[in-house]
Amino acid sequence: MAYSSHTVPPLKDKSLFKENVALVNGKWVGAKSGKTFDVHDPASMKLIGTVPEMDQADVNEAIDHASAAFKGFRNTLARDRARMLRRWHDLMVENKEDLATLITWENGKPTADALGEVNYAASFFEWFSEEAPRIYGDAIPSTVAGNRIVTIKQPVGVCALITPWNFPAAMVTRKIGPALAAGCTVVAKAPGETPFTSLALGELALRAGIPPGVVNFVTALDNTPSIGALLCEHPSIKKLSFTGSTNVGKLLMKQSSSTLKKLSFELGGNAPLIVFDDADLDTAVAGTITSKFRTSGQTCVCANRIYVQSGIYEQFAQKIAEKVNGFKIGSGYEKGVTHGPLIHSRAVSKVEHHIQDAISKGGKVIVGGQRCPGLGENYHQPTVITGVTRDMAITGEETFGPVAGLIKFDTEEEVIKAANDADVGLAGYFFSGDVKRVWRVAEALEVGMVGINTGAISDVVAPFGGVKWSGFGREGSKYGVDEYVAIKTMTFGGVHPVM
Ligand SMILES: NC(=O)c1ccc[n+]([C@@H]2O[C@H](COP(=O)([O-])OP(=O)(O)OC[C@H]3O[C@@H](n4cnc5c(N)ncnc54)[C@H](O)[C@@H]3O)[C@@H](O)[C@H]2O)c1
Ligand SMILES: O=CCCC(=O)O
Repeated sequence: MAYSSHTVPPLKDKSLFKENVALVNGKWVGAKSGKTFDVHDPASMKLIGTVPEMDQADVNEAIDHASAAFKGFRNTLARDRARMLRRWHDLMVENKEDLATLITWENGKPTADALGEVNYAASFFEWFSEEAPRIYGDAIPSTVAGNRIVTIKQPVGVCALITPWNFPAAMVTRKIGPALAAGCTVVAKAPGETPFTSLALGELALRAGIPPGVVNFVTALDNTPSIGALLCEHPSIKKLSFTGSTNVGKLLMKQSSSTLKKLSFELGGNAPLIVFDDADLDTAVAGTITSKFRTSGQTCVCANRIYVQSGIYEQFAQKIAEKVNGFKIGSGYEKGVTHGPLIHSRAVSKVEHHIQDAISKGGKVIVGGQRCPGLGENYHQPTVITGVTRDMAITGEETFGPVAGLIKFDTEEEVIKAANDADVGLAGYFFSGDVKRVWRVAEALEVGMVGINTGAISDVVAPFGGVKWSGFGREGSKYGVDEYVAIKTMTFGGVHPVM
């Protein structure tokens, strides 16, 4: 494996870097307390900058402004909201290099991945700008003589959005796009680890002409739990959309019960990936690498339990090891680097724990297995382990890091049972050349999304979401707007036909 050093390229447009401010009612403001928190570059651990440590008083004000803005915004023409989203999309594309620089700086992912994320993130504004004018109701034949029934879809109101650091741009645009398309206003809590990308998006929102109060970005690190509680319990917040861990999702659901608000949860995964003997081996290897090692294993849809049928197990392990050996680890800004640092030292510790636990139970590391002290404390080698079994932590928990544990299996029945033996069900993948098996397995897996002969399933047009403890609701796609509207039924009585 090769290693590299770290230099942050300058932004072309320096005004996209917003320090010590958050966006409330179209204005850049600090925390009333004057408190701030520091954000560090996970690659170098150097300070990137400081951001307001907002508290409940600050967020209450943002909610009030979003509520006031909703009164007007809900009545805007869908076509006008579409144009705003389109302009915001175009500005993201025009500024994609700077946005990618910010993403790499605060998240650590390589520039090519960061650029891919900007395009993916912008695609949600493009898609929902196209959906906005097509939020139709129904005309429903009544069972009662003289009655006529129609439905309309109305915006739910002010929405709270809480998103994680692993996709600093795409997780929040996937929520703001449909919210604005529907006519809602939002208070978005930026992730504490990666707030600068959100703030840059806020700057572009102003340039796109999004009216004051419609999109508010608030920031906090230590105050996150109390702000989360406020967003859940505030009666003016009519909807909470959260992406993050299952544990925090459960807490937010409990806290939201007092206001019975509409909820969408995109929570943790522990994706099974199955390689059958009848698969095309090179396709399966490429798909496994894509799914397992994207963003150094830090995506909710990353393969976590890799089941390989016994007839091809050794060959598959060898091919995966060869690919992983070809990775280049280092600063996301360096040309040729394929994998950057993890987000923080806690993430590295979890990876280490999973590797040590696997070794102690008989697993064999065939590539990697170590930290990279020469690079910095947040780096860990991409790792492949064979001889992985069901009793290991790497099988039972989401690693959220660059470790591929290979589990041997014999029969389809056995592997389906093992794959479904999880509380969560976000993504699943399998590789097979048998068309009957493809249908059987796709239908049997208890997940919200299945990749068949591919490790890449994310696409703005495809519904994204899980089942079981991976949450509920769907983002992106033609269903994404449903999460931000309420259906109103209007029944007209005494309408008699002309005789
Ligand atoms: N399903 C998806 O689409 C999806 C996408 C990305 C990440 N995830 C999941 O997120 C997890 C990794 O991210 P993480 O460890 O940062 O998750 P996390 O749940 O700790 O944090 C996610 C976000 O929630 C905020 N948060 C934390 N505690 C909170 C509280 N008490 N009240 C309000 N907000 C709070 C954090 O500031 C962060 O912005 C993984 O389990 C992963 O699978 C899921
Ligand atoms: O990490 C979760 C989201 C990843 C994606 O949208 O592909």
